[in-house]
Amino acid sequence: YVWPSPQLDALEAIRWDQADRFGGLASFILPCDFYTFGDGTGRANTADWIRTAYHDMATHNVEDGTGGLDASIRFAEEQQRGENVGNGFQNTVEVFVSQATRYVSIADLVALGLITSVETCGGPIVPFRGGRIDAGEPNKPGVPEPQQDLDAHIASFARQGFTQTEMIGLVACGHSFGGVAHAEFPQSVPELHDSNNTESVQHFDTTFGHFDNNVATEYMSGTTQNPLVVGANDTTNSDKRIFGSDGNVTMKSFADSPEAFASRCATLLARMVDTVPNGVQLTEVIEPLPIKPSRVELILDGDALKLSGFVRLFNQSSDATRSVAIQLEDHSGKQSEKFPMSADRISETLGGRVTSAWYAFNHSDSGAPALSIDPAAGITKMRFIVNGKMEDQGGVGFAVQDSVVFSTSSCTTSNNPLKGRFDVAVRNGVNPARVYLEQEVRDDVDRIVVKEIDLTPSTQSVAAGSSYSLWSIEVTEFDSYTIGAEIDGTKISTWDSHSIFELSPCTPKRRSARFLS
Ligand code: HEM
Repeated sequence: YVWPSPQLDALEAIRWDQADRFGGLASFILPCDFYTFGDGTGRANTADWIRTAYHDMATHNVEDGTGGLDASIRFAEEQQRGENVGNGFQNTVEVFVSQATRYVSIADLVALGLITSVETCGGPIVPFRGGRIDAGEPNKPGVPEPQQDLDAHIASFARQGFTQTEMIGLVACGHSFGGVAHAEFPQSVPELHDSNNTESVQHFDTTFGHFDNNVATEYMSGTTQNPLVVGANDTTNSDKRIFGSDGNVTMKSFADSPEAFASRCATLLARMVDTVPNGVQLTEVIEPLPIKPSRVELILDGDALKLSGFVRLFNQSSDATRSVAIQLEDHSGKQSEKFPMSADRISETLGGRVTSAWYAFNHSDSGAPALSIDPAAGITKMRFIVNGKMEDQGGVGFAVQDSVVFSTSSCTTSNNPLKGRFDVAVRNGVNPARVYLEQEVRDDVDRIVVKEIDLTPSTQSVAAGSSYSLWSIEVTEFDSYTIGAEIDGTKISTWDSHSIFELSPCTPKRRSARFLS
């Protein structure tokens, strides 16, 4: 895709920047046997995340298109069902609800949780599409349980959209992680009295926090301790019945080739997380952008526009000899000089198999001053020059909108209670139908909704060379706001968000200059 595209940019970032200083889902699961709830050992967040994705999806019905991966597993009613025993779902859901944004749904995070776990902990790359929609209510029951017989499991997977061979694959791929807990399944797993496994989780294979084909090799060699294969109670030995249901043909192929197992799992797990209710339109597979601007902020600061941000060079390592520069184009089509950018950081993804090199164009987080732009000339696009090579999305450039930007003339009007005035600078000649603050709020079932708070148009033209006019609004809530506008029927939105806490007191002089002159 062509940058910018707010939703795809956000999905691309959370999908490909798995471990970065500004966040990243891998920080919740590293090291791969890391477990958040309590201080017990033997469990891992990765296993909870993978199981959660399956249990969320397993309500799908291919016939009527209901159910599927839609984060309905977050509802207490689903978690209380016998088919969803254990606190692993709540352990998982708490993280994903906190990470959701207007662009990345809780359900997309459920899918990404599985993908990030598999990719961070030794597994293959699993293609990811975004755009899942969070359910407003629980789905019908439908997750298979270990005491059901083989016919019931075949029928259950068929209802979810998978054949018997695919069922064997999915169960083996999932059960490469984690195990069965004594607390939830005392009839299958005894108390283990193991100081390295205080949660008494009998693992499906000897590498419970790592993706590999040991679940198959140990099964084929007869050394497996998988409690759903060799459990004392044969009624709950569902993996034994499922794995053996085709005379071990599929499991043998997995045991014979780690590569075949990994590639089969990549395909099946992608299909699993793409199993969504009818009507949900997923995006294309999100591939990494080789050159990607990030956290791009443009604000009006007195009589200059200030531009700052980062650019990420995907799949590049640290290189002191690399030169990276930025060039700006203004409204008249004129190119600026090439400003050198400073190396910022190296981030990791895919469990460290891929690194990315980040460069700053004077972001506030990088400590250097922002690039100054004459407001009259404005800015339309950026280009990057890496070791002398022009990077501009095949000539398109990286578009930057300067129509509606935050103005640093925003200030606090009262200390107690804290109140502020947000000034939004609107480029003269743009004539937006509306300008508003955007506030991300949650509805009563935790879905993010964007509340739009309209600003009143300015009657005064202020700021540098009268290129911009200020629209203002009083803010009293302690929240962060991005700025949105409707221009020629299209909605735009700034990346940068602002809160009352970053403002300084309004001075009488500035106020009189703005409103009385
Ligand atoms: C017939 C199908 C399946 C049955 C009967 C089944 C059964 C179970 C049972 C009984 C547990 C133990 C849960 C606990 O101790 O709380 C478990 C754990 C797990 N299952 Fe499955 N499962 C099935 C399919 C799958 C699939 C398709 C996946 C993913 C692709 C999956 C992923 C997992 C994971 C990762 C765990 C470990 C959870 C942890 O250690 O916290 N399962 N499964």
